[in-house]
Amino acid sequence: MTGAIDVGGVTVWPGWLSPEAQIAMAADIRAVVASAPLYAPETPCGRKMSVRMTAAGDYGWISDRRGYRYESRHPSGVAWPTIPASVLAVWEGLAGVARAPQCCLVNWYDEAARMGLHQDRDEADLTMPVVSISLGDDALFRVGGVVRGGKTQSIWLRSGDVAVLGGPARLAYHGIDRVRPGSSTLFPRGGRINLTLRVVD
Ligand SMILES: O=C(O)CCC(=O)C(=O)O
Ligand SMILES: [Fe+2]
Repeated sequence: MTGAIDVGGVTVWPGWLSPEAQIAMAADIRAVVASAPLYAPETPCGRKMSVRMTAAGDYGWISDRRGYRYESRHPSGVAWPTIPASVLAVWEGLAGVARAPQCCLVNWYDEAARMGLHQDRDEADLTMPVVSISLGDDALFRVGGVVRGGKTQSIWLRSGDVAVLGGPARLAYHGIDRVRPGSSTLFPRGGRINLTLRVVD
């Protein structure tokens, strides 16, 4: 692991997870996905999101025609699986707050997936950080300010990197412009997983 990098107030920890830790976490996430399958969410205006999603923890973040919100069940009706200990350990190492995360949102990116600039603002206590873990293919992460339309900075997030959105950057606009197919061998068929840990209520 090298030192932290500041990207528009977001702290990025390159290589926070060793290759062995990434393999163990990928297996833990495979188990999460086996009990709470990935699905393609719709935006409130009816477009399919390009990422596929699921979650672990007390809450999962949901987007559908009714809007954005946290729900205590997967769209199929099953309870979300618990957050794996390997993932909780990252929060404990970097979040710097006493509370535990209540949601681990799982985003799956294939080579065509992206995520538009947005703020994470559906959580009740915005003094709690969001901790974001990258696994698999590299992703071009863009960070702006707390108002839409300002200047942005970009960084390639690699497998094992962790980003913390906290303090003044908790409401920074951010998104994924694209992934670099074939840049990691963590997942046999390629792709990227991002995990975001959040305190919800
Ligand atoms: O995939 C990423 O690195 C970011 C994901 C994200 O911003 C989110 O799930 O809110
Ligand atoms: Fe986000």
